[in-house]
Amino acid sequence: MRKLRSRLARSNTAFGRALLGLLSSGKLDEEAWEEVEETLLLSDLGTQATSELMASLKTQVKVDGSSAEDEVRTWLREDLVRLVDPTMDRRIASSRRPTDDGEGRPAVIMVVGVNGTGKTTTVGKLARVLVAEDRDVLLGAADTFRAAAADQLQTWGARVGVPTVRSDRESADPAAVAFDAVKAGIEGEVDVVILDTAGRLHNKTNLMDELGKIKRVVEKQSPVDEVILVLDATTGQNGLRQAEVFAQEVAITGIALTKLDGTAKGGIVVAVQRQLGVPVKLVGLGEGPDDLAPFDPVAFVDAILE
Ligand SMILES: Nc1nc2c(ncn2[C@@H]2O[C@H](COP(=O)(O)OP(=O)(O)OP(=O)(O)O)[C@@H](O)[C@H]2O)c(=O)[nH]1
Repeated sequence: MRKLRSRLARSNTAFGRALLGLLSSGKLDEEAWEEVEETLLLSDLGTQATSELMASLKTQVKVDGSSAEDEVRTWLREDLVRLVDPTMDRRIASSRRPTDDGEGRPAVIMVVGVNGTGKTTTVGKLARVLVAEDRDVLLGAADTFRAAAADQLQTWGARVGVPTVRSDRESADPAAVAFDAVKAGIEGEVDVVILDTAGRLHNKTNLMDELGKIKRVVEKQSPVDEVILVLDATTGQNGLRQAEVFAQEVAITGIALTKLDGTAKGGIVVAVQRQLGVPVKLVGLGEGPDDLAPFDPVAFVDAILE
């Protein structure tokens, strides 16, 4: 998690430092509390979590009466860790699943999200993480809307050393490509199949219908174990609205929050987890192939308060 710390240091520590500075300034009058609240809201923590945190901090100040920076850091750390919720299960289904016939089958991960959020990049980086853990991975290019998308995925596959199932026909049926990819994964006895999907179609209804269809068609052969929603951390409320639309159509099991290296709005982790009731499982910390990390809530909070 050293990477998480050093990458977040650029942006989110500014938020942590501002909070620590305000809370340990020794004069917590009404104006100072307003500033604390504003800082929390600006981090995209959301109104509900902000009110909870404010109430808890005010109680601490009343009870403790102290505002030495070290003490403030201790309470703030406790409160933030509780909000980010280390009790959520953040494991990703990525090893073979048992079947009734004893043969077993690959885990199937569907990756969804609006175009430009970093979906294809996240699929590539996730494949790399899993290959490093000795998993046999296969990619499926079910984004057939944009011609270059399959090429981009295949390039990632080649870089990571895993096969990509794709169609050479433009506008091929994405559900058919997903079906073929899972079939190849079953036949090849791989550990995990990761399906990249389109983020843009002629309209939102088409896109959502398509995701539902891909899932239904894949499930004729194998359950889909994970649906990971990729969200761009820099998009704030807009990102949260996108998350809601996706969650209405497919049951999201985890969130990959990308571009956390480019924002001081780390509070969105809390807001999106609360909104969808599922954990952030992965964070994107840059454009490089190694810049995807499993999300560790305690390391995340420690990085903010460093
Ligand atoms: N800084 C930063 N950039 C990222 C991160 N993840 C992805 N990107 C960049 O975001 C841009 C979009 O990424 P893509 O993977 O093409 O996005 P997509 O969602 O698949 O988009 P479409 O293929 O158009 O649907 C690329 O330039 C990526 O390098 C991240 O964690 N941090």
